[in-house]
Amino acid sequence: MSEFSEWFHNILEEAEIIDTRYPIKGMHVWQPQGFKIRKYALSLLKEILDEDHEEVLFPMLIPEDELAKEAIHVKGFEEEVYWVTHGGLTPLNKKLALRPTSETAMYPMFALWVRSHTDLPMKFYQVVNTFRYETKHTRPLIRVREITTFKEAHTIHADSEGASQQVERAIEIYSSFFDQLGIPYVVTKRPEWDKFPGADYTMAFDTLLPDGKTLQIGTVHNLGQTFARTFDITYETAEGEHEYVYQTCYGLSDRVIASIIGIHGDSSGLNLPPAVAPYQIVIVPVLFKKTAQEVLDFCNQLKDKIKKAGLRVHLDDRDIRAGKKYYGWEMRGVPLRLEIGPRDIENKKMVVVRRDTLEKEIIDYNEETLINDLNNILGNITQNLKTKAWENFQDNIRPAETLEEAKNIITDEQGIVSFLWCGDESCGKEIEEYVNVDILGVKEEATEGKCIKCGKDARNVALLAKTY
Ligand SMILES: Nc1ncnc2c1ncn2[C@@H]1O[C@H](COS(=O)(=O)NC(=O)[C@@H](N)CS)[C@@H](O)[C@H]1O
Ligand SMILES: [Mg+2]
Ligand SMILES: [Zn+2]
Repeated sequence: MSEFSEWFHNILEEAEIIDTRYPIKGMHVWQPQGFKIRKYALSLLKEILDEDHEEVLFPMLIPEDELAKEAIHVKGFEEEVYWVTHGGLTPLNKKLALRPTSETAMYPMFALWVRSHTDLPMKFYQVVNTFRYETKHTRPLIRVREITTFKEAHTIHADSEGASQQVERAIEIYSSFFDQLGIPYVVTKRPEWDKFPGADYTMAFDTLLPDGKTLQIGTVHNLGQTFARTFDITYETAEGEHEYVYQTCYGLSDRVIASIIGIHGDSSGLNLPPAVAPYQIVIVPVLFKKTAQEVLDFCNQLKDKIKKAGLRVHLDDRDIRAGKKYYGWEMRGVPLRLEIGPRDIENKKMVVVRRDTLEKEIIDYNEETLINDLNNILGNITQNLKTKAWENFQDNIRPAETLEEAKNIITDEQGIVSFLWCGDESCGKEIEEYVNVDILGVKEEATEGKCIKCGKDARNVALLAKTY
């Protein structure tokens, strides 16, 4: 959809997800519908993290000298940091940064918290707003200046194996989270020149939006001992020695909500996985003069029964045309609509309309199996949304044997191109130059074949794409 950007902005407004009229560029207001989707998505994520992470909350402001301690890190962020310079009318003697991410807020405290090897590993996360003065084109939920839903995890380990195992664990956590949302992704190791400032290496999750551009929806960084040395985070070993710790951090943001909306959405509007839908079921009674009260009574009982079963259900008994109701709930992406008229009650039938396929189906209304039947359909919708998204994603990963081919794929189809690469930075830069898009990173080792650019033995299978 070349007009994806217009579709995206329209649906954010029409479905009342966020209000972009707030008078600061790149900072927006979560409206009730959007806030609920965000809340349900976060509860899925927290359920996974709370297995073996502790949730914490650090101050938003970071003293200038702490931020500056890690030279590479601060270099990477110096153009993006917002500063607080005054307390009221009084100039502060020390500028305070609004956290762009929280390494330099947390790690001075980690130096105080970590004492012995028995304290390790430590795994923390927080869900906070962070601030980045993005100079590239800002876009709601995709590239914002206040990242309102920044989940950042920070872990501390006694040795490098611990850290590298945690990187793998974080990749599992993100995969499971995105799988529950039906968001497809590819994981690559970012090139040296595009890793997180201060990290040894960065693993990134990229998905694909309908306009053929990839979106980085999560990153996992192995920080090695770099920050430990800078912030003097050491622990006493069993032998009484002092060792620097090894660390990882991994983050995701509002981009997850952008992906749910952009990937599952269609020309009728939002198309929400039941797990994050503010309403999972909407009941629309078919009202005629004579039988209206009987139908309403039946629908109210039905709503109570569904609600008691823990599903988020709404009875739309407004006195407006049914068609207007259907349009509105489809636009808001409600996964399942039940249409109940006097004859359905008589025949013990129920009309169900799935949002994912927009198909109408008449099913038996069976008191005993009703909740089970509804949950089965909702489960089916979840699975169908995920399958369709993955099929479309995989259809848009194309191999290129030559640079020319790579360039043509990007020009004609966009999407993701896979190619053989020697892994040399200079060669990689020339490839980006020629195809005029970014190398996402390395997907896997290559066992044979020649580099697409220089003809040397290929070391890995790499991906490139036009990115947000
Ligand atoms: N301006 C932005 N708007 C929305 N999301 C963003 C923005 N900048 C980064 N993100 C998201 O935030 C994730 C984590 O950001 S990051 O810089 O890669 N990594 C960190 O900040 C590390 N401290 C891990 S928590 C990115 O993968 C990306 O999905
Ligand atoms: Mg950035
Ligand atoms: Zn090469």
